[in-house]
Amino acid sequence: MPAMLTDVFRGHPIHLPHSHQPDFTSLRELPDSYSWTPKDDILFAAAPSPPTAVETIPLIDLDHPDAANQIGHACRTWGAFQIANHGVPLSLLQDVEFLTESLFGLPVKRKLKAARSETGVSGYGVARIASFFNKQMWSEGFTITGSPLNDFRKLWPQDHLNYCDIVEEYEERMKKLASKLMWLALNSLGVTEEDVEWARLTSDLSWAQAALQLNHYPVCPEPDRAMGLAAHTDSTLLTILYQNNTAGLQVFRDDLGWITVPPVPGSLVVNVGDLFHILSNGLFKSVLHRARVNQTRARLSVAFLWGPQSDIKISPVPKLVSPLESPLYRSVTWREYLQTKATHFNKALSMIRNHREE
Ligand SMILES: C=C1C[C@]23C[C@H]1CC[C@H]2[C@@]12CCC[C@@](C)(C(=O)O1)[C@H]2[C@@H]3C(=O)O
Ligand SMILES: O=C(O)CCC(=O)C(=O)O
Ligand SMILES: [Fe+2]
Repeated sequence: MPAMLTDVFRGHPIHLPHSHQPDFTSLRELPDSYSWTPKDDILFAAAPSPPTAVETIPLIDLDHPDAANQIGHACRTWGAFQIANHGVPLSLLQDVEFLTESLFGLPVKRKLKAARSETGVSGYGVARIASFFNKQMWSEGFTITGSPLNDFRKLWPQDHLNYCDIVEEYEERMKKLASKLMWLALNSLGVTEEDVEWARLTSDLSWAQAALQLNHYPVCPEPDRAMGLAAHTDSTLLTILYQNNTAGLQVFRDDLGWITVPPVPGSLVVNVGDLFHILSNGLFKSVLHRARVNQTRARLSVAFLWGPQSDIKISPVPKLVSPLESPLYRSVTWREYLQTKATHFNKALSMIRNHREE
């Protein structure tokens, strides 16, 4: 039995007030506990981009002969890009959106039957990073890892099997897409399968695993003061994100501030996560991102958070480390990294950084 994500937080309980979640629909005013200021998140007010900002992450056509280089370039500059012609059927994206919409549309009492436990990964609740902030986020989430059967049975006593099929098919497609993207990006650096033995593309991909995070951002009475999902990087190799046709995702660039990622129907957003940053010896940027909310339309997103089996040691590819220097990071498993992140949040990367002798 391969090491699974399901038990990574066993020794790292979080205490979050799931059951105090307000009924978002009934609020006319933003409660103080949901009102963010720069002191709650230092980047809260950093240079918000106008909605029509000329620059945003590139949209890459996977059928383009130069796709690998474009992906490599996007990973080095933005740490994010969108993809078209990715091969995932539109009908499957619609099915997943429909599933997400019906899940969050269930009565709160029903959703709480599948509440995430304090030491668990799967289930309904606020995002795990909520414990690092004083203010609450204007969103609800549902995390799936391993089979969704048990949780889905609680949510939909009648037709959970249909929903399980959708998740299974989506994860299957995403898994293949994610490994293809990872290898396009690595190939652009001259890295081949001999350089990263554990991640062979030719195998059945059983070295990988994933979690699916469904997010719902309800309509918000005062969106400028609220935060849908606070700024974070993903602890993954790559994350593939589907967003419905409502803008809200923003990525951070040191030189530009927060940049909105406009929804492009049928396309998917790809984020470089912390593990890919480590593997690439810092060449690829794990992108800081967040989700804002709005006053007129509810927003949905589905993140496929993808990484290696929990006990595989990830370290910078030797080819990417210059001969006179030591690797930027020491080796770390996904399990160790998630546990470090669960305690130290945005300090996690620097904690596994090798300190160079000057
Ligand atoms: C496999 C993962 C990745 C997790 C933890 C665990 C399960 C849930 C993921 C998320 C999903 C929402 C944002 C995030 C920041 C969060 O709070 O929970 C993610 C986190 C991470 O990327 O660190
Ligand atoms: O909703 C979004 O656009 C972002 C979601 C996200 O960052 C996540 O689930 O990790
Ligand atoms: Fe994220």
